[in-house]
Amino acid sequence: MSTPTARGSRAENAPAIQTRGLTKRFGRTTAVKDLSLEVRPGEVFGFLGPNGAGKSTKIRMLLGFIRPSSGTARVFSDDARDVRRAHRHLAYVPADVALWPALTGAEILELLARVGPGSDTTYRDELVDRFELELGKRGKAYSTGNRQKVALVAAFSTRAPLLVLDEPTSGLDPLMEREFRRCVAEARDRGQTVFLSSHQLAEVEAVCDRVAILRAGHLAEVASIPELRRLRRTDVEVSFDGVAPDVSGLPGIHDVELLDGTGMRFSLTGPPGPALRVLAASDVTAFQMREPSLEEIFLDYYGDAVR
Ligand SMILES: Nc1ncnc2c1ncn2[C@@H]1O[C@H](COP(=O)(O)OP(=O)(O)OP(=O)(O)O)[C@@H](O)[C@H]1O
Repeated sequence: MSTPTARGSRAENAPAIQTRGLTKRFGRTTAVKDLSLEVRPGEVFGFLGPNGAGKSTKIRMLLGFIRPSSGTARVFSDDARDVRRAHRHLAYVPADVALWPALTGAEILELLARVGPGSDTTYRDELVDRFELELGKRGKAYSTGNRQKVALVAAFSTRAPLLVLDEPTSGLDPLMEREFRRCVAEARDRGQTVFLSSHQLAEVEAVCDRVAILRAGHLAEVASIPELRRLRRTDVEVSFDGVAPDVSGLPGIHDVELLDGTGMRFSLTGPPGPALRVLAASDVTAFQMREPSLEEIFLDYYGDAVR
């Protein structure tokens, strides 16, 4: 089977995903509110939010499972409601993978390869080995993690330009999660776009180019991970001889804490210049800056409720 790369294959170079004013109401609940978002072709895009933020509802609209109350969702410029056209561009791994109970893993992979936009069977065989998938078992006999592996192998071996992955590693052990990250990197190298909804923040941090953070149905932020870090605080720890540098009151400096007379700690938002000038004028013996992890950034947005 031929294996065209996804890069450049969409003539018009349209956004892989584009939503404009996308809204979904369920009775009195507005699950997604006025969501406008663009995912560029070839990027790995993380979609984050606490339980009930509206992630699944957005994905269900994108896949044409439910219709928006208002607004539009497009997949490579095809309206998501036109399922026949939109699904030519995508492969999907749901959070809760259901397989045909009487078919074996091998039969399921064959079936899935035939419904998508073409599958690289050599790569698929390699992934079966890498994910240590037993293909002789029937669908009903697979564990949750193994069902997820079947769906992931099928999705990663398609040549669909867009992979929509909803919580794809919740059932995988750490070794398999590492394989998953490799697969995402390989998909990006082939020019495929990956839309990854996940609660595994370390995973999103490791693989995504940009992330959207969803709060109560609307977008709280869309940024690259370095941009998110810059928006947030950086923790600084300094050791010094003599008089403590006086950084309190400088713009962007918070939570100054003196430690045992020769050290201090503070957090910094925005440009570090003013603090560095004060430190440069003191006898600093050690200096350490620590950027927040995506988990800390996420907790800053939502508080401990998401732990
Ligand atoms: N079919 C439905 N009928 C009524 N309310 C719904 C329906 N589907 C979702 N909701 C509500 O819409 C909101 C968003 O739900 P959604 O499942 O999209 O969140 P989520 O971000 O995917 O959460 P999780 O991380 O828990 O999967 C919630 O308040 C949910 O109760």
